Amino acid sequence: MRFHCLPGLVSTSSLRLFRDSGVVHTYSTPSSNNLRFSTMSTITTVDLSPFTTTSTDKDARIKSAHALVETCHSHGFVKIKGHGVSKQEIDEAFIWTKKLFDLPTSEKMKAPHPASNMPHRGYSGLGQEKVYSKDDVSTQSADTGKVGEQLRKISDFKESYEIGSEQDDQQQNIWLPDDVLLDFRSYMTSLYERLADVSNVILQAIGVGLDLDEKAYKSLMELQSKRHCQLRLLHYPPITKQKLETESFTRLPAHTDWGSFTLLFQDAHGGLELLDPKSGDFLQAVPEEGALVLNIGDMLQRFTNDYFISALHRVTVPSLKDLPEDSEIPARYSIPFFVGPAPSHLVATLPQFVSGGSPARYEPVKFGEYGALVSKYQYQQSE
Ligand SMILES: O=C(O)CCC(=O)C(=O)O
Ligand SMILES: [Fe+2]
Repeated sequence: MRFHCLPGLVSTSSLRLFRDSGVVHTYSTPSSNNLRFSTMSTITTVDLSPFTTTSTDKDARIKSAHALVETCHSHGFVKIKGHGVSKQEIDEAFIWTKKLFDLPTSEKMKAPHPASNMPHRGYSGLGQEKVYSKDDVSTQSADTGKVGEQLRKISDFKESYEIGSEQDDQQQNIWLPDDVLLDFRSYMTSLYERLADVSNVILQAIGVGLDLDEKAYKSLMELQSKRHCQLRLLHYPPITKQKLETESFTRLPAHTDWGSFTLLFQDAHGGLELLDPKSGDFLQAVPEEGALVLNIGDMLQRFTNDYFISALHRVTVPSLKDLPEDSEIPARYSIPFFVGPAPSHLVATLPQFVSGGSPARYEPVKFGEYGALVSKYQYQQSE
């Protein structure tokens, strides 16, 4: 079991997990598989088309929902096809993402993410945001007390742009002026709405798969507030072998997401790996055309009293020995969509997941307070 507690109260087994994954640019990934498009997959794929087409086949829906829940229970993550987002829509989202990151930095900085972690909106340049695991904070603070500084000794080699709902009452979007990238705002607003709808259907499927009664189903559905999700555009620039040899950085260190669950679209270059709690190995999320990766977040873990485990995941680069001299790791783009409840929502474990053999492990927690605590050091000036 991992992460039963907020930062600062960490179990020994979870510390071990982070230390195992903490060697940053020497993560070993088998051969150069993760640089090529491949249909090979080590992660179970579930087809949700019975939920996203006009099919009225009840048995097919139940089968698909059970497969979804069973896979999330066993691994904490799953690949999904038949989710309803077409290849054309996915391609378009990546075209916009690339258009954004292709802009000169001075233009992107016209929508700057603030120096602190709230609002978590707008553009963050290379190394500005630092992702970390809860265990890392605990280890660092025990060492020095200078958490933010320590975390930044190895920076994340990525740039990102965060977008929320236009109806979010807590955090306002930070948009580029229209003359910098015409129609970016309207396109991203519609993509946000589209992914909020898709994730709502996925949550419904989870409810069906868990065989919840009406009251429990209602509580589950509250783990998504359509006004409080987050769309994130990510660009990991190319890295030369020489740079890898001489500098310390990572693409994205191992961490869990603190919402209910995350949907992730990635390009063909790979690098995303998720920890399989059964084997203790990181599995590569080999890119598969049209498929998305769902990973469980901390809120669903707490809601289900560990029936679903929040997946530890990271984005790696190939190990140096696999790279020819003078080579370059190509750029990577990804688009996560984080699903979560309203910040004021109190997330409590569903009674049906608590029994004599499985006692309650979590205190109820307000989502907004939890998020503020675990994201405290993401931006340098938060300390
Ligand atoms: O880029 C990826 O594949 C993963 C992104 C991610 O895990 C995150 O932004 O939390
Ligand atoms: Fe993540």
